Amino acid sequence: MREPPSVLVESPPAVEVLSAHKTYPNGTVALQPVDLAIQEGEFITLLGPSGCGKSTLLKMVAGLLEPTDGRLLLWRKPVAQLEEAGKKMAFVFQAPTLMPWASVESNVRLPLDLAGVPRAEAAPRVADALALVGLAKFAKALPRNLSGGMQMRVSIARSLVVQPQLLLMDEPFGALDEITRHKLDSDLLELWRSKKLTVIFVTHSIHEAVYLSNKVVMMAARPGRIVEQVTIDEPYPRTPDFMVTPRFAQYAKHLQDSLLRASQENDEEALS
Ligand SMILES: Nc1ncnc2c1ncn2[C@@H]1O[C@H](COP(=O)(O)OP(=O)(O)OP(=O)(O)O)[C@@H](O)[C@H]1O
Repeated sequence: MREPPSVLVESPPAVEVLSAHKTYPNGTVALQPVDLAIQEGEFITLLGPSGCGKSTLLKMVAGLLEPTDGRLLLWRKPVAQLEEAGKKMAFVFQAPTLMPWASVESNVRLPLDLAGVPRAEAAPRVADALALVGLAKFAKALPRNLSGGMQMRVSIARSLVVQPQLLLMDEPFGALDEITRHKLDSDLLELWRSKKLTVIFVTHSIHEAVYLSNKVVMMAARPGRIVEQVTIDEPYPRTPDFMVTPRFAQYAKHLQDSLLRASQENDEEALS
């Protein structure tokens, strides 16, 4: 019998981590087997004490690190076959890592230059990416003439220029002052919504995690593992006003207790 036409085929998860674990060649067990599914369009934050494997997990999703065992799938394909699924990913690191001698627009164009995209085709994409991060007027500037927050915007524009569906961000705003960080957090949420991105975001900040995410994945160290997943059941768009609500405080308290437990286990195991 044929299926009734009303049955909807669910879209596959954007990211699946299937019993993936990582032991570095020196024997450090950075991650015990991790299972995690991220749906398309989610904003997920990885939170946890230093050394719990957040960066390791993110780099495995990016295909920058091989798991010791287990699998990682993006739209049901191995990471290396992502483009066959018609998808792209981009990685934003903590430091903006810009070429100091090159203009802002040349920095943003770099991934397109590396992919051999002709200049005429690249130019409007670079302009669009700069406009998205509010730097249209700074295309000709050199990085050293920009503030730290603006340099990070250039780095984000450079990731957006490839038109990714998946954005991986490893503590991108960790080195910025609080006001700049709040502004970039708000702008990132707007980008995420308007571009329908799937985002995995690493942070040490409980407040940033609650403000941004659909779901916070809490990790613990020695060895690194996932200990809790907390859904932040709060509608978007979120404004900074959310941060002064009792609900925000409840989420932050819950995560703070969880982080404390994760860190104490850490310390106890380090002492034993
Ligand atoms: N290349 C490497 N070789 C050996 N051990 C490593 C390597 N990279 C990371 N580690 C170790 O693996 C564990 C997890 O590191 P990772 O950087 O993933 O943690 P993290 O949660 O991102 O830490 P942080 O919050 O401090 O950035 C740590 O004990 C770290 O010292």
